[in-house]
Amino acid sequence: MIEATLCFPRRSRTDGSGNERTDEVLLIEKRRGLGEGWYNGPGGKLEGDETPRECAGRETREEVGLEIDPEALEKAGELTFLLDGEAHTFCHVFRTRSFAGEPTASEEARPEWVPVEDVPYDRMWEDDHLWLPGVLEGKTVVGEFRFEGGPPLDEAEFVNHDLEWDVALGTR
Ligand SMILES: CNc1ncnc2c1ncn2[C@@H]1O[C@H](COP(=O)(O)OP(=O)(O)OP(=O)(O)O)[C@@H](O)[C@H]1O
Repeated sequence: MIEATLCFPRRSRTDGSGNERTDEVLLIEKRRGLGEGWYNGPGGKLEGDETPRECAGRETREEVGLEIDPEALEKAGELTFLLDGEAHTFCHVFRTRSFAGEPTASEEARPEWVPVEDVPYDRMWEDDHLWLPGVLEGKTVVGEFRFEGGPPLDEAEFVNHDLEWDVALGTR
């Protein structure tokens, strides 16, 4: 089974007049590999003996150039993706308001700050609209999502899911 991460950097922006506050999340448009052409958070597979939060920090730096202290990441979810009845990917989800730098595009990803109200769920993995809104509201989630008819996972059909909210997650 693949162990992977997703990282959702957040910021609040005030417009020129100082009246309108917009809450935003940094998404990427994935330019290659699994989920190519879709929006997601920065993230990817664990390497060597790194911890999930180290992986989330490294992937965010590699994909969009933001510097993130792994300890500043808040664990928000644990998602299991099953393909044809077998565990395919276990994904650790993190969020943070603490980072340095400005997002820049890489070969793998084009970053975009998106108002939390306008997340393009119709251009994301089909399961995302089920768990990402809650994660962006500050909840924690554990979920299982079943896909059939792959591989690859991104060509399989999303069949069903189980979700549990407000779960106490480990410190990994
Ligand atoms: C099924 N529903 C899903 N919903 C939301 N996100 C999903 C996902 N399934 C996989 N993901 C994420 O997609 C990234 C792919 O990992 P990623 O290492 O970029 O894969 P890719 O094939 O491009 O490999 P390399 O770039 O060669 O490492 C990784 O963050 C992983 O958590």
